[in-house]
Amino acid sequence: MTPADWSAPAAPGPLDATVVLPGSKSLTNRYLVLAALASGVSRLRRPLRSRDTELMAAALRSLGAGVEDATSSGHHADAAPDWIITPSALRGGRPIDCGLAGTVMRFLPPVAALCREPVAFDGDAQARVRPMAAILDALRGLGVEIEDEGRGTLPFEVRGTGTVTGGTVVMDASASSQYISALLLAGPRFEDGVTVVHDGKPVPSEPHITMTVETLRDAGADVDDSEANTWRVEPGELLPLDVTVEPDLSNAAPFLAAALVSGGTVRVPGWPQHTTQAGDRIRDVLDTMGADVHLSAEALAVTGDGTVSGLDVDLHDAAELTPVVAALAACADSPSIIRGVGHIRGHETDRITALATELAALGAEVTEREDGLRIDPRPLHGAPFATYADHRMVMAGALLALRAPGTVVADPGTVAKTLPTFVPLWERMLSGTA
Ligand SMILES: O=C(O)C1=C[C@@H](OP(=O)(O)O)[C@@H](O)[C@H](O)C1
Ligand SMILES: C=C(OP(=O)(O)O)C(=O)O
Repeated sequence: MTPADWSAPAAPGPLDATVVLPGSKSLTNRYLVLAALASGVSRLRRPLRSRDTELMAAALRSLGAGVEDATSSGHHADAAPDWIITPSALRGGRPIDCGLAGTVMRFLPPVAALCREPVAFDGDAQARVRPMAAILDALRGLGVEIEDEGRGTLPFEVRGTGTVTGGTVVMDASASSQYISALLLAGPRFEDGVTVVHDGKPVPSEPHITMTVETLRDAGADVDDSEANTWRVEPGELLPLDVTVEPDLSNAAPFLAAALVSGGTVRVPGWPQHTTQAGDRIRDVLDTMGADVHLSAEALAVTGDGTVSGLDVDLHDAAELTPVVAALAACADSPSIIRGVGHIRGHETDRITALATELAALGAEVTEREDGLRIDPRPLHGAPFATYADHRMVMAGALLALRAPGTVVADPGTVAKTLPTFVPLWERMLSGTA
């Protein structure tokens, strides 16, 4: 155990906790991009402050936008400051650090293409193996010069000329919905707008594309998504935004799941009644796994009795929930199959192999499938739990530790990618002080 490791707590008995979650990563980073491309000053209320969103803000600043802190609109003591975004002429010439953020490495190359100076992109070691070729080729198809020395991954340089003609591009987005979102977000600023046609196996994480379309419409863009696998964004002005960011529902998942494993009730206030967040799917998953799930105007409340039922589930549309659902499945009293998530081998790490390895280390019987996992629960025991620089592996490890006392989660700080306060929120929930 190194000082950075975390002896995650075992279940203390039935929970009774209310956990206030910070804003959605996916919404925050979309709003930031749209605000930087808009025609006036925007305000983001209760944005997520985490590594991925701070990297997005820093990147937009280096492209010329102002992104500044303002008084918080949140009621909670540790609510994040608001962000004020002041667009200005896009300029390049300064490098962009993507960290391990898919949203930064995919959403910003089309924006960099609008700059007159070249923009160099790089990121963490694990970011350099995340798939990028389809988005780079799509931009090339729209006339943008990109130098990647044939890698099809980070690092690369976008050599913009100040304008992008745009038009129609056919791409295979089966490796990530973010390729499509990326082209659509910058599309209003292309001279002819953009039409994106997907040709390939089904696009994963589709709610994220719907989220892109809805946030574009919030900013006044004209988007046609009426035909399957085709999206059209007309050229035009993007209006400034004044928006409150919903809590991050995927980050809420491990806390709600804890109610099922430990028994008791966990509430997440401010759960939206209607949302485009893929994480909303956790309600249905928890219900199938035996929870009592109740959505009111105030909060989502999940109640469990300490038993978990296995399930057979296709998470193609909500792939980022896989680590938490797999951890829950290892705590169940019957087998589970998770299907439709082959592309998460290209997420922060190869999540299918990482989960198979680490769940097995705690005692579960796990079979890796090409598109997911089969999990046969066995009595769990504590062991070191490696996290592979993956925030959601930290969350999965914490959940498993409830049933496997003595589990030591490596590198819990990596959770700062989307939820820097995860460990104190988790410990407060378990100690009965949340
Ligand atoms: O656009 C977004 O904000 C995201 C899209 C999804 O990516 P994939 O389509 O690569 O799964 C999701 O898993 C990721 O966490 C966030
Ligand atoms: C896949 C994820 O992130 P990214 O935005 O880096 O793709 C995730 O958060 O689970």
